[in-house]
Amino acid sequence: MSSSTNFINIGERTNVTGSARFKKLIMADDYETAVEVARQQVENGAQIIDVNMDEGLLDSKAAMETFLKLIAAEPDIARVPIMVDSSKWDVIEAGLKCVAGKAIVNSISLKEGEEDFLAAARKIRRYGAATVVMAFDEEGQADTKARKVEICDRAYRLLTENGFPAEDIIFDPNIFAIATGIEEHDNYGNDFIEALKEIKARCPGAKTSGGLSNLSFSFRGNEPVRRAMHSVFLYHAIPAGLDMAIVNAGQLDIYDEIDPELREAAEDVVLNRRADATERMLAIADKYRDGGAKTSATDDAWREQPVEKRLEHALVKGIDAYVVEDTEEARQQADKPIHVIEGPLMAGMNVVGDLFGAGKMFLPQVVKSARVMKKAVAHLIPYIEAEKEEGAKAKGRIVMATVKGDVHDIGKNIVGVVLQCNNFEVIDMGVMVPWQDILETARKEDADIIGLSGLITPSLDEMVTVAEEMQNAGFTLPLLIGGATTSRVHTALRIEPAYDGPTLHVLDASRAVGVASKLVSETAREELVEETRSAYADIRTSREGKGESKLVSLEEARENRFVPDFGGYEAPKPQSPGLTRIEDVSVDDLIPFIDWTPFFRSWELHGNYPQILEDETVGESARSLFSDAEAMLHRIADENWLSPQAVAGFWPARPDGDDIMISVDGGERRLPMLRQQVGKRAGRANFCLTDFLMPEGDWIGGFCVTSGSFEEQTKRYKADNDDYSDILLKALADRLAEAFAEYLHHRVRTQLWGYAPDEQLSMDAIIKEKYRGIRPAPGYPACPDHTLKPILFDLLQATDATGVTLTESMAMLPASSVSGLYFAHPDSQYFGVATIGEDQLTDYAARRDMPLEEARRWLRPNLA
Ligand SMILES: C[S@@+](CC[C@H](N)C(=O)[O-])C[C@H]1O[C@@H](n2cnc3c(N)ncnc32)[C@H](O)[C@@H]1O
Repeated sequence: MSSSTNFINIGERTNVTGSARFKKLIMADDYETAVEVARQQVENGAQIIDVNMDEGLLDSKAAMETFLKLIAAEPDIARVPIMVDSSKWDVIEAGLKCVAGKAIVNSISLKEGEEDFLAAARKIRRYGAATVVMAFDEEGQADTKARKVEICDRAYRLLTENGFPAEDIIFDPNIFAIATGIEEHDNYGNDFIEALKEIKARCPGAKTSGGLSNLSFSFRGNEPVRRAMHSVFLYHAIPAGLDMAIVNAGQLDIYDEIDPELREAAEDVVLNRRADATERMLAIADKYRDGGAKTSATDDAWREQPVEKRLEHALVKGIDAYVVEDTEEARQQADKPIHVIEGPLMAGMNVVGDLFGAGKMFLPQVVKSARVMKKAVAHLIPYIEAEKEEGAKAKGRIVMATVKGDVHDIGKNIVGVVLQCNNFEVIDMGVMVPWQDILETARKEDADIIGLSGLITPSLDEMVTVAEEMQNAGFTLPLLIGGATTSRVHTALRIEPAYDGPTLHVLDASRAVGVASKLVSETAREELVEETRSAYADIRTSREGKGESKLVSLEEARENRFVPDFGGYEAPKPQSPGLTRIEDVSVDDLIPFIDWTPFFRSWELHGNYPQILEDETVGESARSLFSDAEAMLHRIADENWLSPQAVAGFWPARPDGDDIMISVDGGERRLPMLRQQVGKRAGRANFCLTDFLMPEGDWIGGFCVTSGSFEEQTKRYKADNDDYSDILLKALADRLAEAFAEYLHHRVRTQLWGYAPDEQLSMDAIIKEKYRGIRPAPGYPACPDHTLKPILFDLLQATDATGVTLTESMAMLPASSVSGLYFAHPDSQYFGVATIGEDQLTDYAARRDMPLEEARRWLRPNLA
């Protein structure tokens, strides 16, 4: 569209109200990835990007500033104009201050009358910005052609008479949803298109725009229909005078290439050409869902193609049913077995790599493709060995390991598979690998790259140790860092300074290939290494002197403790004090308590469940993954693959300073807690978990749950070259452990402790933790010290009850286990201790009876 006309695409993905993924990134402070969203939009053809941070739980002003400053520093993003989108003037103004080139404000309107409208316009003028003007006045939003024209005309006169340049005005005459089943909506498309013509005639110089996705809102989840409606709409609106629209550029079809039946139906609804247009569209819509008719007609047709094409198809679609027979056929046709790998298999994987790189294929599909590749290669290996041929030459050899003390490997395994798909040889050393073994293997195998992974905070320190030891041993090869708690900042501040070789943080599996490929490329390596070095040096410089200054003393923090509402509060006595072992829970009991959103996240599919299943971009991939997950869950349940175990305990407890004193077996155990020390604004307390306990005497609970271990299945999948099922099973075991924690907490509230016997919450509300009370987990932000786990385990006799043990870094084994404390007071809440001062560190070490340096080591992530 944009090449043949002057039509401008406005990217819509950097909008927290419109993109669940972007919102999640911003809420999680992951600005690094958020910037990548902006970059992708520009790469996909957006010529303006709309940025919106209007979210109740967000400091929108700060978020706008942070994000715009970051993209201003990225030349390939900053070359396109920014549309600063907010309903709040202070957010818009904060945004305008951060944009260097010409900005566009989205939006102003006559909603609050002429005075407010002109005041806003004057301010915008001062920044030299253009503005979107919504067709909205004191009476409401314009829906008919007449109202749209009338409001835009009035706004135009007001603005131009007050010196606002006509070319800086962009009218948005409101694109509303059509084909909703409500008759009044049927003509909205026409009203918009007709209004455009009139507005352009009456308001010379002004531009027009609209938000396109609204139009097809009633067909959410049916991507082909939505795309057709959008394309048809633009096909008619652009000649009528539409200059730009907020669209997903990747989400438009070429008008002439739309299936004629669908195009006609879309045209009927957009232009309101017949009374039954909506019904007719509904009647055919399902046929187009998921590529509909097209795919089913060709379901088996691919089996008729030549063997190379069949192998490619199987790889791209991740179908492993025929791969051994097809590989065998290709082998018989080839001069040498190795040629099958170097020829059709590599070609197929290249297609997969390209689609993945272009964002048209997602991780679960790639991992399935890899399974097909592995099975094909496994079939060929005996023949290759028999002919004593050299194996195919890999791009590079990577030694990967989850560091000592850590047991988490879903992320590492995914990265390994993706790298293998891209022709890297991966030597996966598994979990809990000591640095000595990593270095020895790297040397023995003549590795090109070492990749370290870890999930819990103590692993950060272990990674520093590996880096130091690589330095001592004279290594120079690149070191890649990844895993949930790792970050670019930590890598820059702690790991890179310990090692002279290239040290790079890799955010996720989709980045791993690009980074690894550059590192083994003679031409691209230097640039990446230098760029990273200088970026990390900048991070260090910008961090200098930050931290301690914003802290208050421990004493002041304690004076500003949180005081729950204890007026009339009576600490509820548990129905079952002491320990309760839970052995009667089956996988079927846990399934309703599963929170699926993190499951999709572990596969790098971002978005909330269940909406993600209908997501325009990743929906198809998410649905397929979900159906595989459900099938496996049923096998887990029916064939008893896992045996969930849990224990809960409740004890009398009282605060003693910041320590929790727990009465058990006639004595008291001390459980010291950390307190927030960051300076707070008036009215906000410096929280410590101990604050939630009533000084006159209270109760506390503890728990440990595990979904059990599944060595057998893992071995079987490995033997079968099935990483996909292996990763799926691990991800499900994690889900079941979290679901068990949720299930048990529910049973605690209603029965075992019983402080909320009549709780009536929907499953959704339970999963969102909308109930009374919390279950903070050691190692998490409110109690970041992992070394509280042995005390908790001791109180619960957790290892006896559940079989869960702790590693030297305090990771729980099996990995799919959860433990924590229970607090019952209605005011108890999650918070983050964040940075603590040296005074608290010293005080805490003494309370824990732990050498200062040991406490420092464990609490390093919380030290300035
Ligand atoms: C990590 S999520 C797990 C539940 C989620 N529904 C899932 O299935 O993944 C939430 C849990 O993490 C722990 N948690 C979250 N924030 C915390 C904080 N600030 N301090 C301590 N624990 C926290 C609590 O145990 C909480 O129930």
